[in-house]
Amino acid sequence: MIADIHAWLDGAAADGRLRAMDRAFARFLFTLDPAADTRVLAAAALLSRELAEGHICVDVGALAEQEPTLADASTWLGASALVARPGGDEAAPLVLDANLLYLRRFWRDEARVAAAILGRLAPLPDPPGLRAELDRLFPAEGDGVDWQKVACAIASRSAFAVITGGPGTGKTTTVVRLLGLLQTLAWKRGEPRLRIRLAAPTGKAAARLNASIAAQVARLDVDAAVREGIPAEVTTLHRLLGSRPDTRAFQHNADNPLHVDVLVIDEASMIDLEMMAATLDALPAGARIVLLGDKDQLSSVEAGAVLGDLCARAEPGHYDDATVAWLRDAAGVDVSPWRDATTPWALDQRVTMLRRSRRFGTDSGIGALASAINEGNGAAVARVFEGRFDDIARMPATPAAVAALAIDGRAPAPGYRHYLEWIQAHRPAAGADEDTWAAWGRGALEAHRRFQLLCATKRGDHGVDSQNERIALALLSRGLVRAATGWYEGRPVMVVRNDYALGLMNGDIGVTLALPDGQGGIALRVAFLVTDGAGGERVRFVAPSRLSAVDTVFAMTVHKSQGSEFEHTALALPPEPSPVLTRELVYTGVTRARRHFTLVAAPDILAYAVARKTRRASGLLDRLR
Ligand SMILES: Nc1ncnc2c1ncn2[C@@H]1O[C@H](COP(=O)(O)OP(=O)(O)OP(=O)(O)O)[C@@H](O)[C@H]1O
Repeated sequence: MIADIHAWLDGAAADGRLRAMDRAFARFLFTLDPAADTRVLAAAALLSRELAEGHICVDVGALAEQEPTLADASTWLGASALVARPGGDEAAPLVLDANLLYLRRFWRDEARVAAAILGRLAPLPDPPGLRAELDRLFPAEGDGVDWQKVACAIASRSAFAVITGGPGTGKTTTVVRLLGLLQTLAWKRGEPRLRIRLAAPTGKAAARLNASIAAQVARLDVDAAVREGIPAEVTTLHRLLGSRPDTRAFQHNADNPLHVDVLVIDEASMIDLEMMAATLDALPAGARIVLLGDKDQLSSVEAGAVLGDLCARAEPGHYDDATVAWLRDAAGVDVSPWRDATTPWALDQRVTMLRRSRRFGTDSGIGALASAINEGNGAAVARVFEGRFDDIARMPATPAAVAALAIDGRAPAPGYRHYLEWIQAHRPAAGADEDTWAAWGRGALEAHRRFQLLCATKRGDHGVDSQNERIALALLSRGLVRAATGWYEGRPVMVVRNDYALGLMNGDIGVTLALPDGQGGIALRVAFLVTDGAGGERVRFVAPSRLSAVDTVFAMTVHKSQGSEFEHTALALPPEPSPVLTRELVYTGVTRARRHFTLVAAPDILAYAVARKTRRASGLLDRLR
């Protein structure tokens, strides 16, 4: 027993085991039930703390590791009026499901997600003509399994599918062909055109998919009528569901479902549990959903690791005999090496992992590095840097070295000097027309995208804020910018809050440019690329005074970089071990690089991070078993 819960909470808050919020939550439960077992209140506070780390629940068996008096938790939690079993008192704020303790909201979200997925796993009848269409869309190329074809076949077969793969493994290519396939089969059956929607969790990710989808659809080998049925426009999930100010609820929900037959969501690793529950709720009963993403990337900022959970068994495949036989017939592909004769799950039959990167071949250090990181092998990671690759490099993490890299890059990989000099060199003449200024803005945005410095954290001496300050001052001292604070030409910014009035989304990046103000003078404007509604993008100039929530992004956190790629990416890690340094963080940082990657970190810190694979507690996988 804990004799005085208030003293215990104060002590745990004082020594950093709890946040003020966790203590407040336990106190709130105490007001609901002043006679509550003090251990239940302590467990609730610890649960609240775990949720802040992204976990969905806590394993009650582990509570005693944090506080010895919390042993045998199932017994006293089960006896508390504050805790219900599934199906029990719906007013109880906590739920104990098997050995997992949840906040009711998370328990409900997890149960909704699991039920919606389970309800969509049954195989659909084979459409006539499937094999011929698959063979046409995926012409044979070399030996080995064509995983893109497998993914497409599997996704055509059920109302729920997951396609995971690292950078450049063809997730976009596959899904465009899948949509072509589904639309073609519907058309051949004389059915109405499928209503397809494409979405991504952030504006940045949506914009990137937008650009790549449009190009892929144009190249797709299908009938023109079919091609017209594949949308090029990608929206954010918030927009799709209809977010409303001041409420977590969306316009579209189970009572007002989306008008959609097929929903494709890219960058699904960024979707938290609550968003996934809302999305699945809003999906009409007969509609299909396809999730695309890289299972090894960082999980969502909010609680949950839905894609990671769904793909926990993707690597070995776990295909059952029926799937192996069906894929042989329906797609002409043999996946028997990935067969599981003993414990295949229904979910496994709907998950495909794309295994061949078309972007990073065997001569790519970025590809080799990403693989070694995923294997969690610190020695192999170190060897990759010592090897023969010239697309990757490592350098010591001194502040001066970071600033020098950020400005000058390392030949031939560019730094910010390239972008700032591009702006000066290509500035249109004073009387140039609007299109010319817009083209300059677009060029500046493209030049800016050639390099990005990533950091593990926002705060601290090695975090984004400090690096931004240092880089701006270093640029000023070299005469590449005219100021290092406030607004100045060359300042790159990231929108940190959706602004529907301006059409700018959290994560959008703009660059500050000096434009004619129309009265003979000069005014600073921030150039953004915004979607033009027809699958393309156009430049929009926004006055700095209208941008209420932006950060400078000479440096950005790895979290914020998800969904973006840069020609040269540098990742700067702090010199001391820290809980944020994880395998997923390093992998996500490395895979933001398209052509060059530079690591700014001590070897032991890299090994430390790579050894730390995160696992967010959740009961989702058990529910899908
Ligand atoms: N089956 C294929 N045949 C030929 N080229 C392909 C094939 N699949 C993918 N590619 C090419 O490989 C590159 C990467 O493909 P794609 O963009 O589809 O991958 P992705 O997994 O979506 O990448 P990202 O990591 O950017 O999300 C593209 O240039 C694409 O055209």
